[in-house]
Amino acid sequence: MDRKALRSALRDRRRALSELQQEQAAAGVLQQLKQLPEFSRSRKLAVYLANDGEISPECIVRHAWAEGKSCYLPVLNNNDKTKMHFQRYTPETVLLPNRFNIPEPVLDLSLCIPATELDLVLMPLTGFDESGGRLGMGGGFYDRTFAFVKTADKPVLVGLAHECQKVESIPVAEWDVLMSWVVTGDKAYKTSKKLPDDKRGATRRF
Ligand SMILES: Nc1nc2c(c(=O)[nH]1)N(C=O)[C@@H](CNc1ccc(C(=O)N[C@@H](CCC(=O)O)C(=O)O)cc1)CN2
Ligand SMILES: Nc1ncnc2c1ncn2[C@@H]1O[C@H](COP(=O)(O)OP(=O)(O)OP(=O)(O)O)[C@@H](O)[C@H]1O
Repeated sequence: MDRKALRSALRDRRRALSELQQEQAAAGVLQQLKQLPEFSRSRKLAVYLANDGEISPECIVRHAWAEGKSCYLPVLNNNDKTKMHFQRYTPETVLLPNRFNIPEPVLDLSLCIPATELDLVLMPLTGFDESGGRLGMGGGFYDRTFAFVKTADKPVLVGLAHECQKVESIPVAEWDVLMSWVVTGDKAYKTSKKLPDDKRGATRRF
């Protein structure tokens, strides 16, 4: 299956979850995340506001605030439409829908930090595999914004997902940034962050 067909099938799966399944998964993901030293150590955390059946980081945000961590939300960059800003998120933050109808903070550059200063990034996804392969919404925003992570030791990239979003293998594109962890309501997957040899070089067409 190509990326587009896979994305569409996985989005349908995500949207089919009941409210109760969503709540249980969101609570489980916080329990799993609390076990990760990378999360406990993090002071500056990128989060997102759930959309289209994505697992919600809301309880993680409340926990992080209570622990004195700083949370940041993605804001689409209107000058460089391929990248995102990360702006401080507090209970007072004023949110407005962006062009995809996802609420985001009204841009205030004085509240934004460079992506290189984040300790940990919670990434939404439509699909994942145990090697750290990620399929997003198709905008390439996370891939472009965090392309530098391939040669940096920070931030740690952690995908949040429903168990039903796991697939055997995501067709990896050359620009894909691999995640170090994928956390679901049931389990934290430490990914191998390495492409199997048979996938190398076979990626350009996606
Ligand atoms: N919660 C959340 N926030 C996020 C992302 C995300 O995936 N999830 N993004 C991660 O990149 C960025 C937004 N990227 C997105 C890319 C495409 C669509 C989307 O719904 N596309 C529609 C077409 C909409 C249109 O063209 O107007 C679609 O595919 O049906 C949504 C968000 C920033 N914020
Ligand atoms: N680092 C990059 N440099 C150049 N182009 C890129 C880069 N990353 C992604 N792209 C472009 O973005 C498009 C969408 O990429 P892809 O399908 O991997 O998005 P995604 O990972 O599903 O979305 P997102 O990261 O927003 O959640 C690709 O067609 C590709 O052309």
